[in-house]
Amino acid sequence: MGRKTVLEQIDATFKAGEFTAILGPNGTGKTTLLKAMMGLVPHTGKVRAYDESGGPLSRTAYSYLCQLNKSSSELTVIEVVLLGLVHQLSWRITAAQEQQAETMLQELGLLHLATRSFAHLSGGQQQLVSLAQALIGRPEVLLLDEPTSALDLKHQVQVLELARDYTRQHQCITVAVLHDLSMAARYCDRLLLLDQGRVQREGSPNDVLNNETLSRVYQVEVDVGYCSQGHTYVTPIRLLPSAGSSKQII
Ligand SMILES: Nc1ncnc2c1ncn2[C@@H]1O[C@H](COP(=O)(O)OP(=O)(O)OP(=O)(O)O)[C@@H](O)[C@H]1O
Repeated sequence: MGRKTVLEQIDATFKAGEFTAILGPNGTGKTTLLKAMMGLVPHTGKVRAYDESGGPLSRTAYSYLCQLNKSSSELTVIEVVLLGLVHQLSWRITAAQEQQAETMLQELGLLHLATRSFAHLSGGQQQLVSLAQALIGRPEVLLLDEPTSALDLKHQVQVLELARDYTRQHQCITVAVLHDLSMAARYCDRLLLLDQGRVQREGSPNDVLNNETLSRVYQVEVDVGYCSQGHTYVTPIRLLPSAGSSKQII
C-alpha cells in the first residue's frame, strides 16, 4: 500500500463450501487481505480463484461487503439491493429482478424497509441491507469485512447462519473478517489468525483458539472453554502487563 508493506508471506487456500474467518488485532492487515483478494490494493504475489472445471473465476463472481460506514446515499433500500445485480442490469429493471430483491429483503426480515431511504436507516439496518446487496448476485466468492459489527445478538446469529448456509448450499468461498472470537468459532469452519501482517495460525477453531496463542497475539490473558454443546468460547480475563495501560488506546 503506497510504500508501506502491510502483509508479508501470506500463503492461504480458501475452499469452496468453507466459511473462513480472518481474525487478528486492529491494524494487522485483515481488511487489506480482503482488498488484495478483490484486487483493490496493489500487491505482489498472486490471488487466484478457480471454478469447478479449473478455469479462473471472473471478477463478477466476487462480492465484497466493506466495513460499515454510515452512508448518506439518497437511494431507497430496494435500489441499494438491486445495485448488487449491477453486472446483470440493463436500462430497465425487470419484474423478475425486482422480485429477486424483494425476496432477498424478505429473507433478512427487511422487506418492510424496501421503500425507505437508505440514508435514514440505523447503522445495523444499513449493514443488513448491504449484506442483501452482497448476496443477491449469488457470488461464488463472498468477502465480508466485519459484517456483524453493528448488529445485536439476534441479527449477528441471523447473518452468520445465513453466511454459513449460503456457503454450503452454493459451494461458495466465504471469508469474513470478525473480531468476536466465540462467534467465529461457532459459525466458521476455519480460522486464519493474522498478526503484524503475517498468518500466525490457521485451522479449525479448536486448532487456532488456545490460551497461549491468543494471549501472545492479543496481549490479553484469556480463558478458552467449551460450552455444554461442545462449542469453543473465549472469555477475556485481563490485559497482560506487556499490553500497557488500559487507559492507553492504540
Ligand atoms: N489507505 C491506506 N493508506 C495507508 N495505509 C493504510 C491504508 N489503509 C490501511 N492502512 C494501514 O495498513 C495497516 C493494516 O490496515 P487494515 O485496515 O488492513 O487493518 P485491519 O486488520 O483490518 O484493522 P481493523 O481491525 O482495525 O479494521 C494499518 O497499519 C493501516 O494503518
